[in-house]
Amino acid sequence: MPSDLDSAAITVRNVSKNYRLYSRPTQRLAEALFSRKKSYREFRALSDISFDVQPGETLGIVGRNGSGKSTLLQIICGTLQPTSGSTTVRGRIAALLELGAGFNTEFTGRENVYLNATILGMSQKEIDERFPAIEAFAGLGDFIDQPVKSYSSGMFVRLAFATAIHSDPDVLIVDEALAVGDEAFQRKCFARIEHIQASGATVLFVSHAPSSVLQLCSRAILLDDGEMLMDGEPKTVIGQYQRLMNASGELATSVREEILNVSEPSQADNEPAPKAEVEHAPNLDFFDPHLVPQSTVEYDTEGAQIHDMQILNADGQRVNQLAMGQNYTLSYLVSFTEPAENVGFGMLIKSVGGLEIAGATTSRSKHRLLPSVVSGDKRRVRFPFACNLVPGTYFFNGGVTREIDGEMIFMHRILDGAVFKVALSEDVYATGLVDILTGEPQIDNL
Ligand SMILES: Nc1ncnc2c1ncn2[C@@H]1O[C@H](COP(=O)(O)OP(=O)(O)OP(=O)(O)O)[C@@H](O)[C@H]1O
Repeated sequence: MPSDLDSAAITVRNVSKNYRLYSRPTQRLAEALFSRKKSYREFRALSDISFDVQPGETLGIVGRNGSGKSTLLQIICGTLQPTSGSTTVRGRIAALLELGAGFNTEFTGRENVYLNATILGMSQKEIDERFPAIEAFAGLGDFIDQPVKSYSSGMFVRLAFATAIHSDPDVLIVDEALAVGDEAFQRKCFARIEHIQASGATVLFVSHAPSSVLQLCSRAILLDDGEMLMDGEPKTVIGQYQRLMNASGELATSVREEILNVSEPSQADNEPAPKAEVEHAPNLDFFDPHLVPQSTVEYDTEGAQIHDMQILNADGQRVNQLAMGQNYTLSYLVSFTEPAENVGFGMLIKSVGGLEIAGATTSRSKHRLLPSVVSGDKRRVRFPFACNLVPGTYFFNGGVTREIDGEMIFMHRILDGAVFKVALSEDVYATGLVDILTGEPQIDNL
């Protein structure tokens, strides 16, 4: 720990934050003026949070609304004092936390870039050099010389982002909720954040979007009710975050407890694999019994349970070492414990990084839905697929949905329920994740 502390880009030590909640605003004033006796109650927004972020790491912070993410970021940036505990940040920090912080609405866009970039620690010369890039990135055209008060909130965000991400920070802190620009602008921001990462900077990234965290972060923490429930690999943390988001009331409390008790690797990994009702013997040449998912997350059941997820080859044998170009079937069993109508089934293949590569669902169109099931029903679901994936490791998700009042509701979901590897073969040309070639590349002598 001490050596990490010496080298860490960000340290957060036992940080707690209490807010004072007054039942009437005038009470705050009365207390300040006349030092009346305490007329507020304390609300704990953060409870004893500790973690380090190493240089070059990108840490994602996820959590439900009100879980304490913004409070934590503001404390790390130094714009808010913790009630107890401490934080340190090494190097130049650029933070995008609050719209308009560091901007003067009477000034033009150009003047604000200079003002804001100075606050971010850039010298006049640096700003002069980078202004054309900032201006081009923000893409405001002639508006750059108009007062910022005439900007739409989207224009404002573009300028603030453009300035911050051109400041070559050692530590970049971004609240993605502010990235309200259009999709093209968001892609540009991501590309720039990736560039900042590649330059070795440390990035702290708050997001509600699992895909952004999976795409950008090397590690993630899950906050809930001011407590840090988890610190680990993004895919595992996001899985638990989504589970928490899908739970409500008492269920959320028990999910929360479970998450707190789960240490990585997840409990599911230590439990024996669910017993398969195997008519499918494994093909031991292409089945490695040690290849089991380390990151399985099971959602709570809402009337159905998925088990026995497996991959079968064309002969119906169970495999987990797949060959490129061959056909396989993903198969799982669903046991229903409640009657349900308009039931759909789905699957999704994800990369190790959590990227969603391909999926299929029967719930897209009404005629493919199972009209009704009763408690005690079982269904075996099969998705035939072609393995057009490049060599690597992949995971399967499975999901069962029902329709209630015209709305599709999950009855059960398993994330990373099965893992498989696509073997390396010598004649592979494909790069990326999916092999799209229909033949060998041709190189003609002209
Ligand atoms: N100035 C304040 N005074 C009192 N309570 C506050 C104050 N700021 C935040 N809180 C409370 O502290 C808790 C954490 O708020 P915070 O804004 O950090 O959460 P968040 O995770 O960023 O939420 P969101 O995702 O909705 O932005 C919330 O319950 C919020 O109501």
